[in-house]
Amino acid sequence: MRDQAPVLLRGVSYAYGEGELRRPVLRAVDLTVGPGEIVLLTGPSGSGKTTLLTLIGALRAMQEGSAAVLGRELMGADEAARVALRRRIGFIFQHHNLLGFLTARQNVAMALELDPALRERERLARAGAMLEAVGLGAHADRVPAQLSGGQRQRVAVARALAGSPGLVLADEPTAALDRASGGEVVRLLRDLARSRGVPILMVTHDPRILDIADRVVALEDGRIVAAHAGAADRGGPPPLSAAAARG
Ligand SMILES: Nc1ncnc2c1ncn2[C@@H]1O[C@H](COP(=O)(O)OP(=O)(O)OP(=O)(O)O)[C@@H](O)[C@H]1O
Repeated sequence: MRDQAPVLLRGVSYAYGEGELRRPVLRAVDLTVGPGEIVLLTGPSGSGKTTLLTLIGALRAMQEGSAAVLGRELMGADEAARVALRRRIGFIFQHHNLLGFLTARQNVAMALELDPALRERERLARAGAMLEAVGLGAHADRVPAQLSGGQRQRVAVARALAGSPGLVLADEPTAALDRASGGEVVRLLRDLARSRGVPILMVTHDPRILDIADRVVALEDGRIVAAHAGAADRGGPPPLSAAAARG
């Protein structure tokens, strides 16, 4: 079972800078995300959450430890291997990162451009179906400026899932949204991912969304200090005292 985990990190350390300026930000992190599991990563500002997410997403090179993501070892992987892995991951960022001159449908269809078997018409049709799934079928031909913040983030969810990724990585997807639309976006993401069996690792500061998780992992000063079952498992809010960290 562990061998099949979409994310399996052991002893991952990372530092920015060199020589006297070297500053460790991750220290011997162990983390597992199981098949279909939804894991939230929390912790104070500067604790290393985004750095960890970008390592797992193959957006930066590993320095120490081992990270198997979707069955690929990232330690020592070259840029070509990292690019290939990134194509199998759906990313959602704090700011939607949609292209302003493309419609919602075209933005989502871009995620399918890497599939050579799909013709343009089919890509646009699939993108339209994905936008229906996030409740934006009627807005598919609008450009991002004609959508609300929550709607743009729903387009980002559709784009992240359109390419049938093996893993979704989300970095503070609700940070720019008000309470109602933030909750709506993450619940939609959770439901779509669950129905497809896609695991999610999400960085969040937002205590209002902890209840969507199977597990909540807390990072402090580059170390995992606590992990506990999320409310999705237990039907209640997370406990006040955290249980021992589970890798
Ligand atoms: N490219 C970089 N070069 C040098 N230092 C960096 C770089 N990126 C991040 N850092 C530093 O590394 C530490 C961890 O940053 P990181 O963004 O991973 O933390 P975080 O937990 O995601 O914080 P936040 O919640 O504020 O986004 C911070 O002290 C940050 O200033």
